Amino acid sequence: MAKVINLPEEYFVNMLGEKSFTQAIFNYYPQCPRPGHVLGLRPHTDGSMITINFIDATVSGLQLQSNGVWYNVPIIPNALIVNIGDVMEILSNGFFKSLVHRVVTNAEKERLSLVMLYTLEPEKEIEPLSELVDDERPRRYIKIKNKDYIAKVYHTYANHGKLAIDTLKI
Ligand SMILES: O=C(O)CCC(=O)C(=O)O
Ligand SMILES: [Fe+2]
Repeated sequence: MAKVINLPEEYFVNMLGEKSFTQAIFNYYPQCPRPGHVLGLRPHTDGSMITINFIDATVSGLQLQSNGVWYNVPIIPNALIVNIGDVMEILSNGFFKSLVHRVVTNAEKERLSLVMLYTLEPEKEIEPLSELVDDERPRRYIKIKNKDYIAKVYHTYANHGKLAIDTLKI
């Protein structure tokens, strides 16, 4: 990904450093008698830099939004899904976009996913990389401390707010 935006190949890996913050989340979605009315997870973007998702091999449910349309993520046994998170969108000054996704429920089957959220150190400031800001591409996001951003993401989700990343846009 770094190479795509003319940065050294190891740029983001080095940036993660030793004190980077990784969360492992198991999501369990029980059977739901009214899947048309109940979502497993409401539409959101991840507050991570990058997310690796190991989805259930037997039950689908994850959907991605593109141009207002929801698409099912197909099940490919043992494949890992790599999602771009908000921090990558901010660092890349909007070159990479974090994707809106949600999880629908299923009337017959329960579902599991294991999600790894990789991000920077909690105390680190996140802002567009200076290498990617110039007169042609002015800075598009304000600066925020990573731990404050993570708190914002959970707060906006819990309160049905708009996407946290939208509140940083200039
Ligand atoms: O269950 C899934 O496949 C997606 C979970 C998810 O989007 C998340 O934990 O942020
Ligand atoms: Fe997610």
